[in-house]
Amino acid sequence: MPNPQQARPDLVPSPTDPYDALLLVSFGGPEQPEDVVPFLENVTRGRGIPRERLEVVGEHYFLFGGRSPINDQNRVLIAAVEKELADHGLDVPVYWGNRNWAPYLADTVAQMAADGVRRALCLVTSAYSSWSSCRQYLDNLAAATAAVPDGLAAPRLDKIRAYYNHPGFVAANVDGVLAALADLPDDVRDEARLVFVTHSIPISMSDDSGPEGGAYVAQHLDVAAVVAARVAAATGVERPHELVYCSRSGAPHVPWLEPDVNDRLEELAAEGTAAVVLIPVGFVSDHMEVVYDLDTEALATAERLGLPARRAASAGTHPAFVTAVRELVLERAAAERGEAVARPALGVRGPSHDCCPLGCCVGSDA
Ligand SMILES: CC1=C(CCC(=O)O)c2cc3nc(cc4[nH]c(cc5[nH]c(cc1n2)c(C)c5CCC(=O)O)c(CCC(=O)O)c4C)C(CCC(=O)O)=C3C
Ligand SMILES: [Fe+2]
Repeated sequence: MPNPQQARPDLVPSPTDPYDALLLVSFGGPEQPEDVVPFLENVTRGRGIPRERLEVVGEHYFLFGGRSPINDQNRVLIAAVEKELADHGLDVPVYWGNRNWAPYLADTVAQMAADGVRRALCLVTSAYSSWSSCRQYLDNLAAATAAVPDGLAAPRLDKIRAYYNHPGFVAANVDGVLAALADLPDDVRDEARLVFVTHSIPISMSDDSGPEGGAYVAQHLDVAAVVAARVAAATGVERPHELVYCSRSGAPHVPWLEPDVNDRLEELAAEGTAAVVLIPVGFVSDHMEVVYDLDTEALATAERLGLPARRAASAGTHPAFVTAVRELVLERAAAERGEAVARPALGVRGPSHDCCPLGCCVGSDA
């Protein structure tokens, strides 16, 4: 076999080959009050979300000036990842496209095609498996690729594996919990319960998540156990932990994952719990669900109940998470080159697959 590197001595092989770009894929959010209603229409098109729910969620955005934190979170993540790549001599441009708001994926992928990108690796700002958090993004990427204007070659887009159990994502969450614990009053710190929080989804969607089903909840329970164990090791105190949910949507008759964080706080207060740390492990950065559902609503619930509570930081741009992004890029690139690679993963489930098999995360009923 002719080796193209030998034929072209000027071409230095790069550890990011065969990729020539990284694409950050996210949900998108409104940036000003006029954006809120059209954004919500984009999110809920064809999803059967009752009008009353949309009005309630719209108010959450208006409470924050009609601006979601998510886009700015992505801007700082991109800057941090660009610096991380450059600091390691990795020369790949980072693009950004969203499902529900500008910059839209279709526009970004068309730009990538115009720039001559042939193959890009995609980092989705969701670490878990389910239709909403994985398969729907794959569908969005396929649609964006299909919409590339005639005359341009669409780039091939590969998605980085679900990374909830990557050591860097775990380390960032552990640090968040340790800082939140340190911020609790001394007399309740050791008694604090660790309450991990993620986005509720319909139970049917949860049951259908991952290749064998049930992955969404199982992944969260796995990472919660790892984070709790590391926090115990770091503090010398074993604290009970559990998983609860926020941001239930959909029609009232459709069952979604429970308990809701607020309902659970009521129970915990009634049981005489001394304190809680709310850990937004289901969110990669401070999305509206974090700043509204947790910081505004759940912390107010805790306050009303007289239950000392702190919210742990999400991974955001924690250096361990930014490093993890670089490692995930290099891991996948090496795998695509056919090299044997280590796939670091904590917990009991092992590393997630690179390519979702048919039938993975198919259930999308809302
Ligand atoms: C699993 C999951 C994630 C995590 C994975 C990921 O990150 O993608 C996520 C993220 C997000 N969800 C977000 C916002 C919304 N989600 C909605 C509705 C829904 N979410 C669902 C699930 C998820 N959602 C589902 C099953 C629905 C019902 C409609 C449907 O079946 O598709 C609605 C409609 C109104 C409402 O009903 O709440 C809004 C406004 C934002 C932006 C926040 C910001 O602005 O910072 C983000 C990051
Ligand atoms: Fe959502």
